[in-house]
Amino acid sequence: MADILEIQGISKRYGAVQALDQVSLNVPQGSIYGLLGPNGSGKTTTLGIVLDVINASAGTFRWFGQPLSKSTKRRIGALLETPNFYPYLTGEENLRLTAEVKGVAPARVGEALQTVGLGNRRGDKFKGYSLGMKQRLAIGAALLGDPEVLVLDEPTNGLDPEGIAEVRRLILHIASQGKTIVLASHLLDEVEKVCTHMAVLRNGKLKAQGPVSSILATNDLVFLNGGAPLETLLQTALALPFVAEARLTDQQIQVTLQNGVDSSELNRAFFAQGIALGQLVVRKKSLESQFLEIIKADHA
Ligand SMILES: Nc1ncnc2c1ncn2[C@@H]1O[C@H](COP(=O)(O)OP(=O)(O)OP(=O)(O)O)[C@@H](O)[C@H]1O
Repeated sequence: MADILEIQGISKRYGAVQALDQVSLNVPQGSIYGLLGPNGSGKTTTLGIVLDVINASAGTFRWFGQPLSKSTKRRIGALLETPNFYPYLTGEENLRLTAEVKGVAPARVGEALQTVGLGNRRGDKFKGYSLGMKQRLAIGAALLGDPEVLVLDEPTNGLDPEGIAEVRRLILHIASQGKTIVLASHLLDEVEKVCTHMAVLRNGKLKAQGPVSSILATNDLVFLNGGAPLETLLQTALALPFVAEARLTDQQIQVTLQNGVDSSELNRAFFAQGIALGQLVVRKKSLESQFLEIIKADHA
């Protein structure tokens, strides 16, 4: 997969605040790329810089392998702030006005409304829309120019659970049409559910980036004892090919399995070597604990 956006060493300082500190990341074409971080970590600043509404203090970025220009801008649709729609106009009338301002052919309005699932509500006044529908219309406005990339800042912020579900479904739908999506979110759960790739920002520093499946590993922790002396259990575990890590902790052996390996395999492997384990307890690593580990790390 080619990279649709490459960011190299971007920094941004606001007076005494270092909002971004040498952030480098690559967004693969066709990905749903989540910029994850707590409030104030630099997500909006990153999006603002690559959309040319904020000037970086240092660093460079390239869209589609080129510097940002009028023609590359046309290939990008963005929703950084909620647009001001007219409450007494219909969804369609609002998008027609937006299309006029953007210089987009009015024919695109119908297509955008269909994509965001508002085709059959196009004639209803904006003020009667649910929160999710309002946000979908805003995404429709960003799609008017039929961009290859859609950039969204906290797309589910302030929505009710139904609206959140609608917008997440829409993001997946848009991505399934071949568009790349870059979104900022402070919700780990959202990034895990929606994104294929992610970057973790904290205090303006990049803590991790890559495919979601490699960053939020699903490997479990397993605690063993009984059946043989602890040292024998430890050596047996360390010799198994699917064990990522094993160590002695608190009168038991703590084992980390490689991704996708089930703890029953561990039991079977010990049994095959004549050890009937006295106890095998599996503890799932929560997403939150993994996230805390990532943001506590000193380097990416
Ligand atoms: N115009 C500005 N002037 C001064 N400081 C700013 C400005 N914009 C952002 N900052 C500071 O830069 C840091 C990063 O802010 P940014 O908005 O990029 O973070 P964020 O991760 O998007 O958070 P949020 O979700 O709260 O917007 C914060 O400490 C913020 O207070």
